[in-house]
Amino acid sequence: MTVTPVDLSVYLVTDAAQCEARGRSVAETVAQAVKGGVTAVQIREKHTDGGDFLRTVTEVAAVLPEHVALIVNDRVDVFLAARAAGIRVSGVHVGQSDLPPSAVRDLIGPHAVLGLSAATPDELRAAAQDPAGVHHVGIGALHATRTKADAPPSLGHDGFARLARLSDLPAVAIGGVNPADLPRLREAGAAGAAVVSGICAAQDPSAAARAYADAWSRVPARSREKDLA
Ligand SMILES: Cc1ncc(COP(=O)(O)OP(=O)(O)O)c(N)n1
Ligand SMILES: Cc1nc(C(=O)O)sc1CCOP(=O)(O)O
Ligand SMILES: [Mg+2]
Repeated sequence: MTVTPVDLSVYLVTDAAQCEARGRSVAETVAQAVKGGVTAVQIREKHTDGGDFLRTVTEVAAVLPEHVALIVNDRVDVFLAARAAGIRVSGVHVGQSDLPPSAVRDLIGPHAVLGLSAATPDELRAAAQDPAGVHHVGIGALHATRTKADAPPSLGHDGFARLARLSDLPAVAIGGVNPADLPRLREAGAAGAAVVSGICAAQDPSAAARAYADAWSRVPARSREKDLA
């Protein structure tokens, strides 16, 4: 697999309802968050039809600088439609109940980013050994979250660190992640933190993103983190 390196350190996962509750579109929220230091964006639309999902991806792509990865949650069809329309999309994130990584890889091709959720040692092992070439794993839930009703049980920092140590792939933490969590996550070897409400529901997404980016940069990169990036 030859995937362009992706900076997952401050990884914004969008939620349209949270953005709209603050009077902003997803694209407006992303544009502000990128100014604050978001390094990767995942568009996650659990209750939107394909056309609206594609529209949101298109609007977000238009405001994203080249160096910020744009990842589509779940919907390989939306990723493919966006790419076919000439929109710069980087890849897809799927979970254990979505299309299997091998099917996704066959569809998205060798150069696209493929993220996979993994919350147990078995899932991490399978992800690393999958011939589909999983690029990174999302490990959660770090803390309880109100954003995803069916999130896995909370791991806490010790649980996350134990799983991150077992992972041969770059691992991002997700679920109730606050800026104060980032130094400890980075020390545990995380490649980054995935955040929904901490940025989408913030009054000022740029300031919120900056708080995550500053907290991340307070701790130097571990050598293993660099190896995995
Ligand atoms: C970075 C990252 N990690 C985990 C998830 C969760 O994915 P999944 O388990 O498929 O759940 P949904 O997001 O589809 O509800 C994620 N989206 N991103
Ligand atoms: C999309 C998602 N996946 C999770 C997992 O644990 O796999 S938790 C989650 C939602 C995270 O939202 P917030 O940052 O608002 O807590
Ligand atoms: Mg999913």
